[in-house]
Amino acid sequence: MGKEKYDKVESDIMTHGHNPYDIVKGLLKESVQSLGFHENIYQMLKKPMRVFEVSIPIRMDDGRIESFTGYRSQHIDILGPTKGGIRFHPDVNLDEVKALSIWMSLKSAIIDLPFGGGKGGVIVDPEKLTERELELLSRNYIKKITPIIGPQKDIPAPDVNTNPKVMGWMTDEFDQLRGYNIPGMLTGKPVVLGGSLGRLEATGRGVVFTIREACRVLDINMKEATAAIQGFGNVGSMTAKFLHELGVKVVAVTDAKGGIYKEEGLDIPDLLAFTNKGENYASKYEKAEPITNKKMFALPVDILIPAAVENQVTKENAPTIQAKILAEAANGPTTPAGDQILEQKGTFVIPDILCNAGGVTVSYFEWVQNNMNYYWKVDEINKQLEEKMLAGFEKVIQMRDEKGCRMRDAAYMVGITQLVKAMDARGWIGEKDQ
Ligand SMILES: NC(=O)C1=CN([C@@H]2O[C@H](COP(=O)(O)OP(=O)(O)OC[C@H]3O[C@@H](n4cnc5c(N)ncnc54)[C@H](O)[C@@H]3O)[C@@H](O)[C@H]2O)C=CC1
Ligand SMILES: O=C(O)CCC(=O)C(=O)O
Repeated sequence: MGKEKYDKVESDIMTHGHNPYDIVKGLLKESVQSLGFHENIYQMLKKPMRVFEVSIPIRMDDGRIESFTGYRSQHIDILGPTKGGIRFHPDVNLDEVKALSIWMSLKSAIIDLPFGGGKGGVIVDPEKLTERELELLSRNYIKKITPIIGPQKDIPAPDVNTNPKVMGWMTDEFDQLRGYNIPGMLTGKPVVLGGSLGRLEATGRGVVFTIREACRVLDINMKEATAAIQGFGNVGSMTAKFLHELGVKVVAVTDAKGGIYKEEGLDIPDLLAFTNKGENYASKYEKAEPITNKKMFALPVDILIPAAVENQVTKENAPTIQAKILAEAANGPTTPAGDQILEQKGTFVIPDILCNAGGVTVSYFEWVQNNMNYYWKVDEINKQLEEKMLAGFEKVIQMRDEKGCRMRDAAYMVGITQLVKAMDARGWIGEKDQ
């Protein structure tokens, strides 16, 4: 394909596409150009260095054998071992996993972590599995990807529909295969197995640090601010908790089944106690009115937080968004067309690769503690998380001001610049590429 045609295809994708891999490639290409680097840099970054597809046959409780498909994508390992979560979801696909691994590389580079990007996923609806089937799937997935993972190679962690319990099974499987305990092979583990204090809360805590900084930039008083959150899993619920602690009125939360709304603000500690009792879905909480995801996006709030899955802010609902800040707690929640509309409206977007970087940051601390076999107090972890998140935010704001660009482009440029420095130091590229 000629270069002109190729550019046209990518520009069409940027306007209309919903494929996360196409979207991330388009954004990488634009940022490489804005930095004045040669297209060679884009060629170096656009494809994961390794993708692995596995079949995972499981004996189901009814005696049938069902064969699940799993993936692991490793984007680039020039800054350190690749690192990133494992997702269990029916919509998992190879392009999504590839995109998620590229976002991990950029995220770690912005926060200055010694990691590259990785991501894994299994095509499955975990709600349809029994506990025994879920455990078998978790163990067999890790067994299948064992040849390409390890504490100095690629370090998995939780993502959508995986949690410390799943990480515990996976850790055990890996330890049994190797014949000794290797806690640094995976993060987000139960604390008793070498998990870090503060990891469960880390992504939401980091999201709220970036929201606090955005409020400072926009001169918004958090004690008078309102927020709405899409997704009430690990990230959404912890974001709600920390916003509430800072005095922000969280008026709505939604999940895959629906949502709840209260104009005076939800009682977040009570809602968390309700969901912690084993009620997975915040939408079952009866002390608030029901609300749809669609209506939640259009609420007159100051801060809107997509904390669920990709492609939620689109050209259809972006025009209805009234929030001053869109904090992307989820990975890839905004389509390029949605993004363009937000830009025209002047919405302050905290891009995913900055906003949700708190998770991998505390995963890094977990890995460091595992490697030292010495464990820190939670205050130390939270303090270092705050420092890293603020430094990342500051770098992105500086790039935005220097280039006069959107926060998203600035975040990509900060990440790419760090990766280019490493490629240069390794002799992979020369002066003419930069
Ligand atoms: N867990 C972590 O440490 C990190 C997670 N993330 C990202 O944050 C997002 C959420 O992840 P987790 O909270 O870990 O997952 P989770 O599985 O704990 O929760 C996901 C939540 O999203 C809801 N949801 C799913 N599809 C939805 C839809 N179409 N509409 C409304 N709600 C929907 C679910 O009902 C659930 O409440 C994902 O994009 C993930 O990649 C990013 C950084 C780290
Ligand atoms: O904790 C980690 O290593 C990765 C978290 C993750 O998957 C993400 O940031 O999207």
